[in-house]
Amino acid sequence: MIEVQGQQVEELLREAINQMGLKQSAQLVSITKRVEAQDPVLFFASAAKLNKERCFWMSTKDAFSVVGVGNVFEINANEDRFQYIEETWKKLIDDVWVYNPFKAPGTGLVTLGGLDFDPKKPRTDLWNDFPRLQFKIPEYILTKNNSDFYLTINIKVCKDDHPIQLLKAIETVETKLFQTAKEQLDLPKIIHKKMIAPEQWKNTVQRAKQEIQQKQMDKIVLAREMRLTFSKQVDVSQVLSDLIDKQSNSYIFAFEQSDSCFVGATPERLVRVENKKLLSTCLAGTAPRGATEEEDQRIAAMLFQDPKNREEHDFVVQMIKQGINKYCTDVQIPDTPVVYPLKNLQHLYTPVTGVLKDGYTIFNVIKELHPTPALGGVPRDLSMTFIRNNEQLDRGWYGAPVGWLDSNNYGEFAVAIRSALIQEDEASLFAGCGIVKDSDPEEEFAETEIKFSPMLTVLGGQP
Ligand SMILES: C=C(O[C@@H]1C=C(C(=O)O)C=C[C@H]1O)C(=O)O
Ligand SMILES: [Mg+2]
Repeated sequence: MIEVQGQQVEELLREAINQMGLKQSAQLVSITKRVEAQDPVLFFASAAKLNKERCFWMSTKDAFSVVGVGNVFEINANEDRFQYIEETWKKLIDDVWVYNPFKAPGTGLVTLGGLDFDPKKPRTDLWNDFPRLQFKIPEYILTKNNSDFYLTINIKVCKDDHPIQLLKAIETVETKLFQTAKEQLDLPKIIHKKMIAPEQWKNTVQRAKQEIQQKQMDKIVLAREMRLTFSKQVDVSQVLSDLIDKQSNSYIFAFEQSDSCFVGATPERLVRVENKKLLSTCLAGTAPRGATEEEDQRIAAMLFQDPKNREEHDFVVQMIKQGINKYCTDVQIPDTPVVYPLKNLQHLYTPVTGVLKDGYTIFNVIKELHPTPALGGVPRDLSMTFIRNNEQLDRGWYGAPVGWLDSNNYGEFAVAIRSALIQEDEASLFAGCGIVKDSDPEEEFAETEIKFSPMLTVLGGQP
């Protein structure tokens, strides 16, 4: 096992500074070392004391987490967002001084972030704290990969910096981050719960359905908002801990910006890249879980055979198939979906695999796929225009890709659904569903009700 001790970090810093020569501007240095096992949520919670913004990513299925603390570099963009981030990221990789002998996924130079669902939709005040696209390179990153734990330190150094002093400052922060005492916090109490314009939403569903029946479009995804007020400030660490306990088969994420935090537990992978290997997921079509195993299986069988849900799902499969084929060889997509059970509901699910063609990156695939008909519609442009003009909601980062990537060609992005924007003692929860020709506004409304429950439960709204 390669160990990196304090003394070695000092040596590495010295080496990096020496290599700067006469360079006047600061040099970004990234050092990764193995560390003792540490609970990612505890690491996230400890970081609150440092007054640094945090981000959190966990794939519960893979026993994989990345927790970021602080911000040593950030990429913000409005126009040409995918091209800009790709170019900036490439340049950064070339400029940074990296020591990472492990090259494990999510170690070394890693960036985490997200973006607006629709860059053309006018913003309201709700998402004021969030840029339309933001990717951060945290100062400290804890990576958990099964039973291996790594800490990456990203630091800007100047030619006059002293390695011993830099190391001291790093060690002070590390001591705070690796605390062990876990505080059990109470769930917040909801003192006010408001559905935003439910009747108006059902009317919009009706209008969407008419457009679809008049053959203007095939599918339009419509979302709505629930607004909560709590008796006290919500503790995001506790929310994450409860989501991990309750939502298996999900990506648990949190992105903190000033006094806001966008948190969720989404089952929907958009794309994952491991070197050249690519995975994507088609997830659409929904039913509740049954109270007994028998009822559950009956509902699953109905979902599997239901033409309306199969149609909703198939639009996603067709579009992802077409998109992935442009950038991958060896694309494999099963002909029929499977039923994918989650705690509160079940979905139709089709996995997609392929091999990235030379010259393409995860950014090409994200740009191609977002928004899939699981969150936008078919055809894309018309459905996006309909959503932009009719939905009474500022989606912000809801429904858009959130995730991470590293300089070793690993990365994963999920679609930010089953999520909430928490702002101190308030929160907005988001839920949407795919409208097709056979949709019924009341049934779709009921479907969104269940989709609120993963977040509502951990915010004290349901048993
Ligand atoms: C839009 C959401 O979920 C999407 C819509 C689904 C549907 O309508 O059946 C299922 C999964 C997701 O693709 C959401 O949860 O907010
Ligand atoms: Mg649906």
